[in-house]
Amino acid sequence: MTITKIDSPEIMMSQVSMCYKTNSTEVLALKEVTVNIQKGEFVSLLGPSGCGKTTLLRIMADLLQPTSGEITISGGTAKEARLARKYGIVFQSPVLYDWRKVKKNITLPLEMIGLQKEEREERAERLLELIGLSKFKDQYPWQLSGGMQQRVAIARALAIEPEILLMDEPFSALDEFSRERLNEELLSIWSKVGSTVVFVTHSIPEAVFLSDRVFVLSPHPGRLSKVVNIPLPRPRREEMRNSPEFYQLISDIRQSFEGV
Ligand SMILES: Nc1ncnc2c1ncn2[C@@H]1O[C@H](COP(=O)(O)OP(=O)(O)OP(=O)(O)O)[C@@H](O)[C@H]1O
Repeated sequence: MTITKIDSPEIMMSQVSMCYKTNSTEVLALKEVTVNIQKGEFVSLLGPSGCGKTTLLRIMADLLQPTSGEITISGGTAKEARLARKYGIVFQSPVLYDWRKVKKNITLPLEMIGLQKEEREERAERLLELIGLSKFKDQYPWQLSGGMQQRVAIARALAIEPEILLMDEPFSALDEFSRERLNEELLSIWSKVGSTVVFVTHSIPEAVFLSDRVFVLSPHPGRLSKVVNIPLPRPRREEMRNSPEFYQLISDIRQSFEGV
């Protein structure tokens, strides 16, 4: 008898709903969203403004409790995953400490977990190399461009070697050139660290270029309307953006928004 081992997904969300309540209003931000994400997968949450992407990401990160539904991370609760430091989180604008030099920003979470200085330095140097900013390690964040700051924020999120990297529109404030270059850099980093990545965006080309699967959300209330597989080969290079397959996937996804 052959036994086929099927790994259970690293992130499982079942029938998750989120209703924000204030004194006078209720906003149903997510309605019965079910997603399964495999270990090492790169997925994007794609949808128009207000469809609940950030809400979903924050629930995954245990920064927000859903009104109903279940969430399991590596077989345990999201809280257990957070306490076990399984998450690295990158926000829309890089949250860096202006009074600490670049390298010191990256070593900060390592100080917090009590890692020895030698190990901290070694990891930071490795990450600086990975993000191509070794030469800037003794600069302050405010001396860097927006794109460089976001690379530092990514390195800092990766410093604790997270199993899961959650990224909330990390490149949306950047110009098109920097954004496309950072897309490629992010894939190169991901291929080396192997974390599971959940990436929030409202750019269809960005989601297609980066992902193994794109989770399309529709608004009011936020629902998972479609899951699109992206069978483009890896490694993905800039030239791929001009391929007919790339355009076809963009067009397929765009059609799923029509009438929303
Ligand atoms: N703290 C809150 N209190 C009340 N309503 C909220 C709160 N946070 C989000 N919402 C509402 O929930 C819905 C989903 O918001 P969310 O920020 O998750 O969407 P999003 O898809 O990430 O949007 P964007 O792309 O603009 O960042 C929106 O209607 C928003 O107004």
